[in-house]
Amino acid sequence: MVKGTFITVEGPDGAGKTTVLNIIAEELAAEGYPIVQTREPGGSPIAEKIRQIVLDKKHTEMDPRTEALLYAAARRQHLIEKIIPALEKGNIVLCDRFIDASIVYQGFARKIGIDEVLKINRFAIENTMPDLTIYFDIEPKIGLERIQKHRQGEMNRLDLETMEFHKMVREGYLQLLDRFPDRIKKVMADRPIEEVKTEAKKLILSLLVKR
Ligand SMILES: Nc1ncnc2c1ncn2[C@@H]1O[C@H](COP(=O)(O)OP(=O)(O)O)[C@@H](O)[C@H]1O
Ligand SMILES: Cc1cn([C@H]2C[C@H](O)[C@@H](COP(=O)(O)OP(=O)(O)O)O2)c(=O)[nH]c1=O
Repeated sequence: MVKGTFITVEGPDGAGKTTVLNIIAEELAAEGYPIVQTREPGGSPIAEKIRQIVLDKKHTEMDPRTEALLYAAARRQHLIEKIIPALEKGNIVLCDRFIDASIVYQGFARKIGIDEVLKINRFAIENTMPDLTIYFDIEPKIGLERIQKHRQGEMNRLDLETMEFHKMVREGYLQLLDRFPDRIKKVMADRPIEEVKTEAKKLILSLLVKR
């Protein structure tokens, strides 16, 4: 029996997911909650290697289905090595992106088809779904401007996508929100970090008191 709580954050690039998740993880840990923070693609040694392949900007010839399979493979390995063991120990797992990112980026924006991508992901995750998903909503233009303004590292392959692609990503997430209103909760991410954090943390705490 899985005793822990599985929470994911999703949204367009530059929405502030990583920034806010870092603060929430630190605060909750200081308040005594057993927190395991992780991210996709990656989060375990094998999955991090797959991340390097899939996000390498030299890999412009990568086929969309190859890309979808690689994300699903990384997800499977991360789940088995890190997420499930942490949940079995009763931890609260906070994960930056999960299955919804594949449905939206590969299924919708890359146009493979939502149901096709769901199928390979069901194979990958069997039935471990998040208890709560916090969707950080932002116009892609603002998210991308944030990334450009603060950029220190290299561009990755997805940073090279067109604005049209990033608009499809947001549209895909909004459709998922309609489809899974019980699991996915929206936070308006175009606000100061402190406000976004407070609202996201409230959603997490209200789930934790119910369990
Ligand atoms: N609410 C916010 N307002 C302004 N800048 C932000 C906000 N949240 C994050 N940022 C900045 O935007 C950039 C992208 O944030 P990040 O957390 O990496 O986004 P994501 O993980 O969603 O791609 C970072 O440089 C971060 O400091
Ligand atoms: C997990 C996942 C990520 N991605 C993309 C979304 C991001 O652009 C990229 C991850 O890069 P990353 O630098 O981690 O971006 P972010 O901080 O915005 O999460 O991979 C997919 O296309 N499919 C997936 O299943």
